[in-house]
Amino acid sequence: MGRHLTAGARRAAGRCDRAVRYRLVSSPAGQVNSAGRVPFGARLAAAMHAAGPLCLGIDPHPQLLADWDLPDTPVGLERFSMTALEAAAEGPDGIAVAALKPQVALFERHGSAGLAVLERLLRRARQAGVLTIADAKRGDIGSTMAGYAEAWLADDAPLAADAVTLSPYLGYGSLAPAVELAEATGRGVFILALTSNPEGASVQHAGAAGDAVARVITEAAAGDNARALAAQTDGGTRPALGPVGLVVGATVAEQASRLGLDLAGVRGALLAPGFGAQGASGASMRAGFGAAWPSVLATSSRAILARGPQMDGLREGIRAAVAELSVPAEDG
Ligand SMILES: O=C(O)c1cc(=O)[nH]c(=O)n1[C@@H]1O[C@H](COP(=O)(O)O)[C@@H](O)[C@H]1O
Repeated sequence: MGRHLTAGARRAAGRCDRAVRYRLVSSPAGQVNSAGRVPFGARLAAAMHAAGPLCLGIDPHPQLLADWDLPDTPVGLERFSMTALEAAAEGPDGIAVAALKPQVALFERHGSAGLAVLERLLRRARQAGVLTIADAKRGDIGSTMAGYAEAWLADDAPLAADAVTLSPYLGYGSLAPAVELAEATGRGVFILALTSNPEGASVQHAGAAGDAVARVITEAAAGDNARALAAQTDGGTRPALGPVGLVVGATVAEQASRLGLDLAGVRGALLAPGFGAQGASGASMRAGFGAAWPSVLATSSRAILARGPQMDGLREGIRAAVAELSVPAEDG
């Protein structure tokens, strides 16, 4: 951990003018957390600055494997995953996405051999300088939550990623072991707040008037980020994003203000699934997220992966998605 962007990403950062577009002008250089680590928020902000606010989801669905003419086996899974990584990490302009998000269940369904592929994918992404978000959606009582935290966020864990997705159904406070380990190791978490699926509303909108579950989660994340950011030294640049991000579906972002969610006030990244295959567009996301748009990391899986297996098709899918998300700030 604590690594800096690769030469490719630095070149991309020098070339593009996205600093103006996203107002997330932030270099990891000089920023450290209370444990002396470069914090995840600073690393993600730098990656979004360099490549644009796109996360490529690696979702090896059986149908996609078949469409790529690959077997639904660990061998097919490995080929699929490494091809997606190559498209994201080694574009003509260097690293082409801000992060990769492998969907853990689609590796787990292949058992231990699938998890071994995931380990290799996470390790190779780290070597290539690409941030990873393990989409595991974990959540448990505190004592065993520590086990999940160590599985995904400890330095020496075989499945260590830069961040992991978490489910707060057992209560926001039950996730504390993961929040604390993420902060200590310069990693991050993304906690489900408003999910992109229609069924999410029955839980996330529930609560006393003006006190929806999603609002409770959002305010708790804002509190953790305020504390973490206050403990960071910023090396002369303003710390941008704390270690606690939220998952806010691209398809439901406009519901946030109706529920009283202050997404911009979270001071954490907003992972927004639903861009592409679930129907959200760059324009609908900009409108839905409003003032919180500079913190949004849009994630897309099937819409881009369907362009494979040819490298040109995948890279063109990534390029088009980044272009759709990249408009001047005055239009955003
Ligand atoms: O946490 C997630 O990543 C997630 C949360 C959510 O609210 N909605 C959602 O679709 N996701 C994930 O985001 C990805 C969306 O994939 P596509 O619809 O193919 O782009 C899948 O891996 C989902 O599991």
